[in-house]
Amino acid sequence: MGLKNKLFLGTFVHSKALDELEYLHNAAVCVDMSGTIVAVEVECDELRARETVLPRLGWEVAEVEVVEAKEGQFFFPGFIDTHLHASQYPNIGIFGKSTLLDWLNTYTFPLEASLSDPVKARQVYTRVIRKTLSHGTTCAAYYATIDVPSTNLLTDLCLSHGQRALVGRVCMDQLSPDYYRDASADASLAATRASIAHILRADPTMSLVKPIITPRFAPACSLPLMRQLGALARETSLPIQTHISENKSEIALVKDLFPPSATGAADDSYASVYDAAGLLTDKTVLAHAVHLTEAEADLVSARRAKVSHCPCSNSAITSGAARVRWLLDKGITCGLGTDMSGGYSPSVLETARQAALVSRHVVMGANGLAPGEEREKLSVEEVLFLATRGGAEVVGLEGRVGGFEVGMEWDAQLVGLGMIGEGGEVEGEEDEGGDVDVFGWESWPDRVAKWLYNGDDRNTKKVWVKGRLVHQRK
Ligand SMILES: Nc1nc2[nH]cnc2c(=O)[nH]1
Ligand SMILES: [Zn+2]
Repeated sequence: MGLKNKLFLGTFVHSKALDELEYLHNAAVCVDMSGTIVAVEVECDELRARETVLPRLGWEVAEVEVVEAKEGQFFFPGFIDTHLHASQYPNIGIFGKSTLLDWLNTYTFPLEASLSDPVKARQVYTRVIRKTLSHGTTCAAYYATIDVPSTNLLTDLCLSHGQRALVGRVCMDQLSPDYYRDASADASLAATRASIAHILRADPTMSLVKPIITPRFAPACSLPLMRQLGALARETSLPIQTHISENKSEIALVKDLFPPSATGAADDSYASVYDAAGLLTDKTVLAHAVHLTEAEADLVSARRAKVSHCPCSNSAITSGAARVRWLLDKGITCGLGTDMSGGYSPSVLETARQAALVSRHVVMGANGLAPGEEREKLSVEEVLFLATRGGAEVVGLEGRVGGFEVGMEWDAQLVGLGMIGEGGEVEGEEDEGGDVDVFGWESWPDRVAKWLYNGDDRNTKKVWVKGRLVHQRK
């Protein structure tokens, strides 16, 4: 909770639509003590804000905290990472030449299992929260592990560090190593209920942290488990997250494991397996969706399920190139996921950059498809929309975060680029602009493009969630 009313001044950049960023210069945004935006004023310097806006709000001028974006800086909505594994953070960058199924067995399950050690879990979860906040991630949809106490700890740490999160205890009762699986569908359900209960005790209004039902992916879940989790989602109205159609061997495995004769589905597609179990809802976040068929995409669209596009991961473990334009054209809401540690980076900015590049590979004929049309390319504006407003819709927070409008909550980052002075030097401290040199003659769209393609956490100067300052670059 922010303790003071706050006045933010300067340039604000946010998405108005999929292909449109809005630039508000010389603007003022007022954020009340609860972290809610109560006024957005354009053509408003500090004097005008003090003389007209603050009195209108009934705010004591002397008690308002003022935060100003300097020349070359701008406020941008916090990033929303719609899919990542908090428990896999120590493994980022470690994947060799593996693909999904051997990657899980070689790198991932041993690490996740080891986090039942509470000391290790605290170390890893503290670090992943700090790291993602430092990259401007104000909201994360986390997978934890199957272990309830350490999943509860992740919730507690999100609350104490002030990161908005959806936290899911991982459900997996089959085809996983003996040392790392739920004992039965019933045991998986009971453990899931326990982790949900913890979150609801810790944050009863779900103002910051929300539970998310998390069947790992179909191959690791029995049909009874998936059905029980579908029923739990109906009972609680909670969101669901899972993986779908990431890798071709995985898809073949799903066809083998779940024939229509067992599921009662109309066909043996991956999406139909989830649908038959009641897991394909308008609150379901489907990670990857690389190889969906036309009929599956239509089903996902009809159920209004969402997609988390994970381009870093899909390239790193050679899963394929997801066709985001095609998904968007079908009316499917998409956001971005780092998918750590399938993905190698904690940064949503990096993920947005990779989303732009992967869309160009789709145009060039990746994924065994004929070269696509130019319009498959995602623009700077579009990938930044996916990173903010799109992500907000994916995790059910549309209208609450992802933009700067009255009534929304102040989840934001202050971005600073390196302004080159007269002598050709970056003004300010050594790493002021990171790798982004701005000469001053660039248009604002060009500055934002430079940030997307060259920026990193050195450009993320301050980060707020719900009005609370949760990261400040030293
Ligand atoms: N990328 C990714 N895909 C999965 N499918 C099942 N589990 C995982 C996981 O941990 N990461
Ligand atoms: Zn994943």
